[in-house]
Amino acid sequence: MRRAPHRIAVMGSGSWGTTFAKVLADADANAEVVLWARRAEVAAEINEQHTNANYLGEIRLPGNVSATDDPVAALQGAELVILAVPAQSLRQQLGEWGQAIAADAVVVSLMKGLERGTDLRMTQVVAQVLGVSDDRLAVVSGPNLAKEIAREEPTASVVACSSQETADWIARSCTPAYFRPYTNTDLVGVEIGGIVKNVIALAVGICDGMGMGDNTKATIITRGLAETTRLALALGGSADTMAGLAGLGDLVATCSSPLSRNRTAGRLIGEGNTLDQVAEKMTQVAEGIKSGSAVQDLAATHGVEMPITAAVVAVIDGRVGVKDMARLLLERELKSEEIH
Ligand SMILES: NC(=O)C1=CN([C@@H]2O[C@H](COP(=O)(O)OP(=O)(O)OC[C@H]3O[C@@H](n4cnc5c(N)ncnc54)[C@H](O)[C@@H]3O)[C@@H](O)[C@H]2O)C=CC1
Ligand SMILES: O=C(CO)COP(=O)(O)O
Repeated sequence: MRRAPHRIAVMGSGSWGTTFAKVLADADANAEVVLWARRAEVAAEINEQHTNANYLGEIRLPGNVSATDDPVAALQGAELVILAVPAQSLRQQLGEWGQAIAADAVVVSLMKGLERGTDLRMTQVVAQVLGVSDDRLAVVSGPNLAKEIAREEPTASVVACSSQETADWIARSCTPAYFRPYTNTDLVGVEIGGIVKNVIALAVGICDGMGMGDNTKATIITRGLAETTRLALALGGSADTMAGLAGLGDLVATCSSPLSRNRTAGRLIGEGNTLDQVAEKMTQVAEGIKSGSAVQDLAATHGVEMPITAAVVAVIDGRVGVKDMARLLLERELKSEEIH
């Protein structure tokens, strides 16, 4: 059995990158977990106070987590590289870091976004820019609201890689007492589940902001899962994955939690804020806002119908007001409930 990684780089010190560094460090006290922070003051705070207060409040990070604002230093000797920056910035970041990532490192994406302009998933961007082979490329995704995990509230997740051996190796490295990763070889399904749930959470948030009740939101969640599953199947993913933690699990967590940035952004839109006002009020990334149109493009390329996604994108683009969103969805021709 392959030994546990000694040195792990986590690229991105926002809420999820920092929390996942804690997960890795709590899982193995011998692992050296190095966080890369964009801002020197964040790295200094992590090293000196063992906190990242802007993102995680008073949560204390374990002693085997350190930080640097130098990406080359963070990546030095890392056998496992975890990527946790906003999706639309990944390509540029990889361009800057690429040479420093070891040729045999395993690369894991924590990101839940689709690249605008190319409609590529994050693992596809990594493969394209770095030439990482499929057996060294993975995703961690599931119902994983960072703040709850940082508080060590129990949750499960999915480690997806086309290589079962690599998925097992990663899963063993991120198993502290409060976090249980399952493995899955359906990388596409797991990644798509994480991407599309953000767009559906925007729709649920819009309903919330407009004061709608639980029937409406349950309808959006259920039919949201149906359209997510249609897209995943068209891309070669499996229906089982969509019924699991990275599909239904994450969708339910994100659509029901006030901690979700995507649901919050949707609520603000539903309350009548413009996109600029939403951007002003949000300090963290809500991936669905930018990924929505890429999801719609990808669906169109594959002939997949995604009416909720289309309605959310129409609202974001300013083509439809929130008050007309329901009509747009309800006036469609009646059809069978079947996914296909
Ligand atoms: N926060 C959560 O609960 C979870 C987040 N995710 C995903 O993880 C990814 C990262 O999210 P968070 O850490 O929550 O975001 P965040 O907004 O908390 O932090 C983003 C981090 O990236 C840095 N950053 C911002 N713009 C950048 C740029 N242009 N280039 C490089 N770095 C930049 C920020 O300084 C910050 O350190 C997203 O794709 C998100 O969907 C996945 C699961 C859970
Ligand atoms: O992905 C998440 C939970 O699994 C976090 O969702 P938000 O990005 O909407 O906060």
